[in-house]
Amino acid sequence: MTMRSFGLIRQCCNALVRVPLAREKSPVSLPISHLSRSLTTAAEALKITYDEKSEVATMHLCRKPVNGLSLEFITQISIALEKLENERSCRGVIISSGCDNVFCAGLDINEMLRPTPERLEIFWKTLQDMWLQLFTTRLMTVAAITGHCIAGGCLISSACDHRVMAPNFKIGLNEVKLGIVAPFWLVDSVKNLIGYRQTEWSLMKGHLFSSEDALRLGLVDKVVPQDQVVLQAEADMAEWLQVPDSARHLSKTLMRRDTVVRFRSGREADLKTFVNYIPKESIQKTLHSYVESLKSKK
Ligand SMILES: CC/C=C\CCC/C=C/C(=O)SCCNC(=O)CCNC(=O)[C@H](O)C(C)(C)COP(=O)(O)OP(=O)(O)OC[C@H]1O[C@@H](n2cnc3c(N)ncnc32)[C@H](O)[C@@H]1OP(=O)(O)O
Repeated sequence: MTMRSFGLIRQCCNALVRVPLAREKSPVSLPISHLSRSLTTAAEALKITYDEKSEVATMHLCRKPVNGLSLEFITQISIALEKLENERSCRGVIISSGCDNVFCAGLDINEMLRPTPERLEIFWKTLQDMWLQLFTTRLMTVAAITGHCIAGGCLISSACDHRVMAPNFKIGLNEVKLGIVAPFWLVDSVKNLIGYRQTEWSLMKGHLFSSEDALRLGLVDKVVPQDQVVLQAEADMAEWLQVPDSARHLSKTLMRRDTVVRFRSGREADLKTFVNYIPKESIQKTLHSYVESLKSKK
C-alpha cells in the first residue's frame, strides 16, 4: 500500500491559534490562554494518511482520551477536510479513531464550562461549518466506528455516507442528560437515517442505542467485530467507489438539499440560541454535575 502523510495542522502549536469563523471568511486569532485542556498535543490529535492506489484518505482521530471535540480539534478536522477536498486525486475518506473503545465522546464538555462569549461563539460556528463540510463533501465518507459514538460523535458519523460499527458499543444523542438540546441540523441528519419517531423518543430520553439496535434502525450500516471495522470500511469504500463520483455526489446533494437549506436559513438563530443558553447558571450547574458524575464513576 502506498501511503503518503499530509503535512497538515500546525496552527494549534503556535502562540496564536488561527481559527476560521467560516470557510469563506478571514480567520481570527485567539490568545493561547483560551486553549482547552488536552492530553494529546494538537500535532498528535489528527493523523491523515493517503493511499494513492485506492485514492482514499484515512482521517485518524487521536485526541486522547475520548476524541472530545474541542475548538482546536474541530478546526483541525475542518482544515484537513478542506485539504482533502482540494486534493484532486482523493475520492474518499475513512474516519477512524485511535482512542480505545471510543470513536468520539462528542463535544469536549470543557468548551461549555464557564466559557468566554467570544470563544463560545467561534466554537459553535466552527462546529456548524465542520458539519456542513462533512455533510456536503464531494468525497465519499465512511465512518469506522470502533467504539462509543456519542452526541457530537454521532454528528460526525451521521454526516458520513456509510457507517461500519463494532458490536457492544453505544451510539446516539444523549444531550438531554447534560441538560442541553441537540441542534436541529444534527437532529435532522439522524432523522434522515432512522425516521421521525425513533429520533423523537431517543432524543427526548437521551437514549443511546446499542450497536445492534443501531444496525436494525439504520443508524449504522454494518456491525462487524472490532478488529475488522477498518478493513470492512476499506472494502465498503472500494465498493462505493465503483459508482461514478459525480453521479454519486449529485445524488447525495439531491437527497440532502432540504436539510442543508434548513441549516443555512437557521444557522444564525441556532448560534444565538447556543451562546445565550450555555452560560445560563442552571445549565452550568447541570454540566458541572455531569462532568463530576463522569469522574466519580471510576
Ligand atoms: C442549545 C444547544 C446546546 C447544546 C448542543 C450541544 C450538542 C452536542 C453536545 C455534546 O456532544 S455533549 C457531550 C456528550 N457526550 C457524553 O455525554 C459522553 C460522556 N462520556 C462517556 O460517557 C464516557 O466517557 C465514554 C465515552 C463512554 C467512555 O467511557 P470510558 O470509561 O472509556 O472513559 P471515561 O468515562 O473514564 O472518560 C475518560 C476521561 O475523558 C473524560 N470525558 C469523557 N467524555 C468527555 C467529553 N465529552 N468531554 C470532555 N471530557 C470527557 C472523562 O471525564 C474522563 O476524564 P478524567 O480521566 O479526567 O476523569
